[in-house]
Amino acid sequence: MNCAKHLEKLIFLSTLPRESYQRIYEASLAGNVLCACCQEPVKLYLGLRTKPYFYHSIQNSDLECETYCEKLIPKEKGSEPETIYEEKNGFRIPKSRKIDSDQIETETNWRLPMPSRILTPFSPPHHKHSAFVGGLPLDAEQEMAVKETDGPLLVLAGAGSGKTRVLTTRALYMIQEKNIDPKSMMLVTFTTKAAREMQDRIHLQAKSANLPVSNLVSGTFHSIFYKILIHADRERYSGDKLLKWDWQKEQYLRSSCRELGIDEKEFAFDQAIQQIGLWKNTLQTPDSVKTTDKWEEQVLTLYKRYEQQKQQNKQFDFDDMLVQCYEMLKGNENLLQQYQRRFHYFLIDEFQDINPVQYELIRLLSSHSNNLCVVGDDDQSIYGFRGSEPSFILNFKKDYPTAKVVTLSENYRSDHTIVSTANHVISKNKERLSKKMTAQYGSDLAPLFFFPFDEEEEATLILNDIQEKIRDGAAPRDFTILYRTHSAGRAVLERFVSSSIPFVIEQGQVSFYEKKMVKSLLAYLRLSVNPDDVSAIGDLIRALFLKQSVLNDLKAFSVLHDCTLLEALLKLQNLQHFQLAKLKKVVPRVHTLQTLQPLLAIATIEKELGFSDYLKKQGNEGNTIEKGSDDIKDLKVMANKFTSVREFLQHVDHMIATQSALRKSRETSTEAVQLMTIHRSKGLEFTNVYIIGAVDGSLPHEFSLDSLRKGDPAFVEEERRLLYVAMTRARKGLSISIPYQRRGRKAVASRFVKALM
Ligand SMILES: Nc1ncnc2c1ncn2[C@@H]1O[C@H](COP(=O)(O)OP(=O)(O)OP(=O)(O)O)[C@@H](O)[C@H]1O
Repeated sequence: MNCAKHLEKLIFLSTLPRESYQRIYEASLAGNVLCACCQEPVKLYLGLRTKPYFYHSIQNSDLECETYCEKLIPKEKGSEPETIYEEKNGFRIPKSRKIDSDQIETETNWRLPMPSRILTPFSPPHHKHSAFVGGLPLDAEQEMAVKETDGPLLVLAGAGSGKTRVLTTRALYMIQEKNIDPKSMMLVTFTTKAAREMQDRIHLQAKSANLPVSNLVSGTFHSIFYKILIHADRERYSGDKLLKWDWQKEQYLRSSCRELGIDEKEFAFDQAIQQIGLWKNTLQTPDSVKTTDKWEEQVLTLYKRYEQQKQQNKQFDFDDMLVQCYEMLKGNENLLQQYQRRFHYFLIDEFQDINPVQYELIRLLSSHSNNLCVVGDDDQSIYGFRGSEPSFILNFKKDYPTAKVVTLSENYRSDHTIVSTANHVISKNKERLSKKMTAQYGSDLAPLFFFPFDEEEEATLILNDIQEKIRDGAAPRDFTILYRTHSAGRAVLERFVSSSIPFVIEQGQVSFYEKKMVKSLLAYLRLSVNPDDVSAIGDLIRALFLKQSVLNDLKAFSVLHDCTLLEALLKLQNLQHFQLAKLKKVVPRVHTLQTLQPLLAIATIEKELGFSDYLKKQGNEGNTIEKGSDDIKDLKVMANKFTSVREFLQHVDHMIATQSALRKSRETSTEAVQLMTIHRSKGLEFTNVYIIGAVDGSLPHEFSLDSLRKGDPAFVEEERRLLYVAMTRARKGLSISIPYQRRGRKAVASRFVKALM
């Protein structure tokens, strides 16, 4: 049915503004949308299979009601609008068109999903596979990569080409066929997860071949090189001296800021920590860094002080595990030789993501034996922002002229339609080693583009699509949703929290509502509802540029003057003139916020109460992937769904509680839908993948477009690789979402996929 009743009014899908679909959908879930004919509750179908329509959720009287609705519909879209004629010189000519909002074709009209356009025909491959050590079959190229054990070797492994299988089989082959002592082999991976997976697979394969592998050294760069440091100086590198958390680093930087007269309140510490890490991983000492702007100059001063403080307190951080190990080996010939005698064979996974300190460490250790096998895919290099350099893989042949190169181009993971679409996307990158993946099987199921109105509707469409597929027999574990940044996954997460579908989300990140800027803004709203909210007043103090120490004064004044914590702000003494003036403006206004619609209340906080200024003063926002100002835009998208501040805050609190419970539960169910960032999905594979937010500004991320405008295409190329990584995670189903709006503004389809539609 195309019409229904909501709040006593008839609504027609042909005239319903596109932005209202989500609202009507939610109202229909709550039972507040009725059939125009029988007055029973109806629901709005919002999914990917067909156009939206109303349907009866209980009884099955759709046909009769549908006929009734048909008669009510004023005019369907697509039919000719009414034309008004006038007489001129004896002729009857059209005068004007009657402008009915339902007859204006806007881009916001419902658009059915469409399959990817560029597809090459599929021709089934004819490979001979031979079973190898550990029993897993290998194709000819994989076999070559396994058997080339001596000398430098670059294995260029396209996505899904069996890189892990090659690495594990190669290790076992070396032990069994070449009698190489497992103790002399070092197998390095990038993440703990990959290390664990590698170890599990090796043990599994080794078990069936009855091979001893317990002495094989395998792990992440950090775990392996930290062990070397501990071995050299157990006391100096004991665990209690490790600066584990960013807040510990921030404390050091803050104290230096105070000493150096840098305004703490306006300094972006998280970015400074990231910048220092980047310098360290690219082996730039405080004396060798060349700064490019004032902000970097400040960070460099802090970097110097940070290193001094750490040294004075005999501490070290994660980056030191590699930097100091490198310095130690480089400065101690005996020790270096000792390790060179121990390790003869090096296998490095994900070589495209190696950074300078890691590269130099491996180069140093392997220079003696020259048996360095690196495996990677330049098209999957996605950690440039953390200092990794795809140039190491691109230039491997230059650094190791005798190196052999084996290219694994058979993709065993994905359907042909996914492979050919991904090939097309990545082929537009300029900085890459030319290669093309070939799929092993084909189907008619092309990758799908779909067009939600905004982030909220995007989440609804995905959830409903998954629900339908589960009803058709799929399991929750068959689905994964990938997003560019954590905040881009907010709406999807919220939709899953309110659904009964089991899901897991990568652990460890700060919840959206606990992000600094979001928390500060919410503090205004919280205080408008409860002017004695202690935690909110703490957050507000920061946003008003007052010292945290005034919190105690406020508590005392509120008792003394028998007033709320919020009102106590007006009793503060020894304030500057401008501070007092500001408080006089802010305090009474905060009281009134709860009477406004949440979206309007947020706009008032931003503009009238000076929050936008506070945001701007938070330092150099330009470097960040997740900016505070973007978080506020996301908050507004969500706030738009609510009509009262109280209701909005209740939702926020519910989300905070659920997400904190999720984090604590640490459950990693294998029977659940997975939600994760694209970065986190690297190396994994899933049956069906949804990629959300494929619009310019999100994927490619805005910061990369900024760099492009300044003439540097490198980051946009990295963003394209990110999309490529995301696409190639899918085995069978790939759905890419192109919302019409993002963060409340019109968006355009990602430049990476435009040609495919
Ligand atoms: N020769 C082969 N025959 C059949 N299946 C294979 C073969 N080699 C690999 N596979 C399968 O292909 C899939 C992809 O393999 P794997 O995960 O090792 O790829 P990868 O190269 O590490 O991928 P990516 O780099 O995209 O993460 C796995 O399911 C694996 O079991």
